[in-house]
Amino acid sequence: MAIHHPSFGTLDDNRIIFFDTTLRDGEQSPGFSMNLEEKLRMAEALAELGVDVIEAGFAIASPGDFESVQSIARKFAKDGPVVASLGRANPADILRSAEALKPAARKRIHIVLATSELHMRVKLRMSPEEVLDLTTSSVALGRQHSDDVEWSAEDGSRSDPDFLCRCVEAAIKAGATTINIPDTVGYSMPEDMARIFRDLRNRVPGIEKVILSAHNHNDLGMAVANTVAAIQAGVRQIESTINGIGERAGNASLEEVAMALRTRRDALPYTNNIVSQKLLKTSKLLATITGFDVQPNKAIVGRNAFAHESGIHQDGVLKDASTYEIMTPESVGWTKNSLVLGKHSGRAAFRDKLSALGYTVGDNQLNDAFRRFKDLADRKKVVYDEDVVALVDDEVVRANDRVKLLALTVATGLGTKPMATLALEVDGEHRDGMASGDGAVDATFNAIRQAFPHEVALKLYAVQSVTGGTDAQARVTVRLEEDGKLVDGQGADTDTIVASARAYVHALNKLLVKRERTAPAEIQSALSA
Ligand SMILES: CC(=O)SCCNC(=O)CCNC(=O)[C@H](O)C(C)(C)COP(=O)(O)OP(=O)(O)OC[C@H]1O[C@@H](n2cnc3c(N)ncnc32)[C@H](O)[C@@H]1OP(=O)(O)O
Ligand SMILES: CC(C)C(=O)C(=O)O
Ligand SMILES: [Mg+2]
Repeated sequence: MAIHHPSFGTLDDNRIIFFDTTLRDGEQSPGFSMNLEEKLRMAEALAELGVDVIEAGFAIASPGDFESVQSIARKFAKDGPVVASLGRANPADILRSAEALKPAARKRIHIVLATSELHMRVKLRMSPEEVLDLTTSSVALGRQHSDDVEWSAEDGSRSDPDFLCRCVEAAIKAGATTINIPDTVGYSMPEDMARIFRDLRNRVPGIEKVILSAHNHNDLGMAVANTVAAIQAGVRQIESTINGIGERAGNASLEEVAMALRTRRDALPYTNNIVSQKLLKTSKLLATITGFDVQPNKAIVGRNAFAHESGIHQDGVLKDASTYEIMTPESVGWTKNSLVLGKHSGRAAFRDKLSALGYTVGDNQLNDAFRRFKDLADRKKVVYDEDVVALVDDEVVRANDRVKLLALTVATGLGTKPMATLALEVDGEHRDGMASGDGAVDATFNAIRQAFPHEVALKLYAVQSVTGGTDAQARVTVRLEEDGKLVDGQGADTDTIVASARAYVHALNKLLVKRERTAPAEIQSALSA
């Protein structure tokens, strides 16, 4: 049955509204605060992604929060998603939300009030009757400032079902247009979700006039499962965040819910406005803004979400990707699946990588290179494209190393500025470099740049001990970036600074090889002349 909503007009019964709370609940995660400019960039990305509602903040929380909500409301003054601001069930919070939201074309006042016995008694210090009255008066006040009002029963999933029904009924009578039942502490299981929403739908008069909403936290890792269960039980708005950020263990991850709906249309025959191809981009934007990457194995947007390392899987994917991929990487914004070469890789993947890198090798050559690759993979966690290039071109690359480290001396100590002096051979020519730095490694890298000027970004510097004990070799990895191309260099030595210099020079040589390889033909011939 279709439903009429003040912000969306007539909605089909199978339409799912995506309410994004990355900028409000997401920002409540420690360390995830965003400034105004960052919030505006995120809001723009969320609109492009196709979310229906952006919860822009908690207007009364601070002048900065007010300004963010107001600026996002201004951004969507003509069209765009509904802009929401959260507040407690008191006049000051509601009026502050209303004020901040004024410029938005479509605005939602979101009011939260706890309904569980524990929260009412301990936190609010209110009786159930007081909470019921406050529900009515706060929603009625909200409706004076917007015809789109969402009422949330904080800790709703742990509330007494009869009392929850009474509160929801009061909120609907007072004019709420969306009723949200949060699993505030991530305690529920999917069956609980289904029971809560079925119960409300069966028992509360007027429930058919409002949109039911689920807001699930991930304390037991069930936020997405609970959200899907809620949808199956009649919920038509889901509240989620990009990368699943949010209070404590976070909220249901938007990308996971969206792809569950898309991939399992057979079981979940619902529609929504999410442009799934923009999921990765939005996720990466958030990671860049907050400085927190998702873990590699994160569904949908993790680095490994479409990566296959083991030979049998790689062989299967090469024959037909659907053997090991339930959705295409392109459908969420990855450009291609990436076969990550490692010690479990087989010949099929290795040959495929070689051909992707532009090498055609005969069987004998393949076997030789494959043997060397396995040796390398035993020593390295991941074998990057550059490693494969170096491996196959081994002799050529070594003979053609354009930069060689000849000598290095570093003076450092307590109260002295570290100073590195080194000698390089660059294309057969002797060059000296001398520089200071914030530490011995920094001074060494500065000296390399002085002897051989170049502009690259240092993306990673990592030191590992090859074995235990004080005589252990240090194995240093240096990752450099130039024009979006990454290379890793490795160096090992019992002296960490020497290992660092070797790793940097190694990476530099790979970069030079890469530059030549990607240069147009006429430049390549000039370079090799
Ligand atoms: C589940 C959720 O995510 S809810 C949203 C959580 N987000 C935030 O709290 C972020 C923004 N919060 C803030 O900036 C501040 O907490 C403010 C500005 C809202 C309030 O600050 P303060 O006035 O200093 O109050 P404080 O945070 O110490 O305590 C909260 C007060 O609100 C009351 N309260 C809590 N929830 C509600 C509610 N839903 N409706 C009405 N009052 C509430 C508490 O009982 C407490 O009142 P008391 O001081 O009389 O005991
Ligand atoms: C404000 C509400 C919706 C909330 O974030 C929660 O209960 O988790
Ligand atoms: Mg929450």
